[in-house]
Amino acid sequence: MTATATRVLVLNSGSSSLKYQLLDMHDAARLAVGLVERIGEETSRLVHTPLATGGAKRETEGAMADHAAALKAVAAELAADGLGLDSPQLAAIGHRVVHGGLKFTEPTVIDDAVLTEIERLVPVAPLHNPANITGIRTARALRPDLPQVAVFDTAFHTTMPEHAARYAIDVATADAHRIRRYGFHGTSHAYVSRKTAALLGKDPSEVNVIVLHLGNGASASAVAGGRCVDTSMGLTPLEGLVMGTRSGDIDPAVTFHLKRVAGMSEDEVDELLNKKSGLIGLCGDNDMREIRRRIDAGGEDGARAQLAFDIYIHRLKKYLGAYTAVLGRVDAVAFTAGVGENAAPVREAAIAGLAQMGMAVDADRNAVRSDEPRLISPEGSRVAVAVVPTDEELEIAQQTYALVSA
Ligand SMILES: Nc1ncnc2c1ncn2[C@@H]1O[C@H](COP(=O)(O)OP(=O)(O)O)[C@@H](O)[C@H]1O
Ligand SMILES: CC(=O)OP(=O)(O)O
Ligand SMILES: [Mg+2]
Repeated sequence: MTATATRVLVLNSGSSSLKYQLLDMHDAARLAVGLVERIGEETSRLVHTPLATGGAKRETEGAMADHAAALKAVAAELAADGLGLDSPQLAAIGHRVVHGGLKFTEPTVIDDAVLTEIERLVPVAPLHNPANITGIRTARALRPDLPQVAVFDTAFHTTMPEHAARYAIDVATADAHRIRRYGFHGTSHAYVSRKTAALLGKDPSEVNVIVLHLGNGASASAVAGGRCVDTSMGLTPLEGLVMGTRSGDIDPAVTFHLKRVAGMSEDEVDELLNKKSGLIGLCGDNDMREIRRRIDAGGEDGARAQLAFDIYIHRLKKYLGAYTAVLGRVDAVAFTAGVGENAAPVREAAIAGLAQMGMAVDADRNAVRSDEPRLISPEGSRVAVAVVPTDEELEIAQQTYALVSA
C-alpha cells in the first residue's frame, strides 16, 4: 500500500444484488455509489452515481448472468469516471460476508484458507455466502496485489451469552454440527446501536438499545452497553422476524409435515420458507410501499395486504416485548434499513399500545423524512424511539481501512 492509497471499495453482495461504494478514508467521502439489481435474471439493472465528479446518475440495463459479470460492469463504470480498480490510490477492497461461523469475530484479510472457510459455511447461508465468494474471487482476479478484507455479519453477535446462542436441543448433536444461533446484519446492528447512543448524547457503554433492522431481510437485536446479548436470526438468516420473502419463526414441525404429508422435497421446503414466504407469501408483494398502496386502495385486495401487514407487526411487537424482558431496562428502540427508515406506518403500528413499556411515537415527528438520525418519541418519553439510518458500507470501509493501514 502506498502512502497516498486512502481509498476503499466496498462490495455488499446480496443473493441477487450487488451494492457498492468507493470511499476516500482520508475524510470518509463517498466518491461513487451504486447498485446492480436482478442479477441472474433476463435483464439486470446497474445504477451508478459518480459523486466525485458531480456527474449525473447513470442507468444501464442488460443481462448479467452472475455476480462476476455484475462486478466487471461496475469496474467499467468506475473506470469511465477515472476511478478504476487499477488506481494506485485504492488501498483495499472490503467485502460484506454474511456467515463467518464462530471462527471470524473480527474483520479479516482474505487468503486462500479464509476463502475455504467461507465456502464451508455455504450450507448455512445459501442465499448469501455464494454471492460473497464470487465477489471476492472476481475482485481478486481484477487486483491480485490488493488486500481484500472480509467483514462478517455474524461478528457483532459473537458476544451473545450461551443461554441466548444455544438452541435447546441435544448438546452433543448441536456441538458436532456447530448448530447454534449466530445472528446476522451485525455490521448494521453495531453501527446503529452506536449512532443511537450518540443521538442520546451518551457513550454506547451507558445505554441499552433494541435495534430493528427492517430491510428485505429483517432482524432485531438487544444491545446492552454496546454488546449484543440477543438477536432474532439464528443458524441461518431464516429465523426471527417476518421478512420480505422469509417466514421467520415457525414451528420446525411444519417442515416435517410438508415433507411427510404434503410430499415436498427438502429443496422445495427450503425454497418455500426462504423465497416464497414472509410478506410475498402472505400477500404476493414483498415491497412495503406496494403493500401500503394496496391497503390504502382498500377492498378485498387491501384486506389481504392488511393481514400480511398485521402479521409483520405482530411479530415485531413480540420481539420488542421479549427484548425488553431480556434487557431489563431499555433506553432506546432504533428503526433502521429500507422499511425501518422509510415506512412511518410500520413504526407507528409496531409501537402502538406499548405505553406500559414506556414506548410511544409522536405522529408529527414520525412523519418527518430525513437522512439524519432522529427521535420520533414524544418529549420526555421513558424510552427514546428513533429512526437511525444504517450505513453498512461506511462501517465496512472503516473496518477495512483500519485493518490495512494499521
Ligand atoms: N419509501 C419506502 N417506504 C416503505 N418501504 C420502503 C421504502 N423504500 C424502501 N422500502 C422497503 O425497503 C426494502 C429494502 O430494504 P433494504 O434495507 O434496502 O433491503 P436489502 O438490503 O435487504 O436489500 C424494500 O423491499 C421495501 O420494502
Ligand atoms: C443476512 C441477511 O438477511 O441479509 P439481507 O438482508 O441482505 O438479505
Ligand atoms: Mg441489507
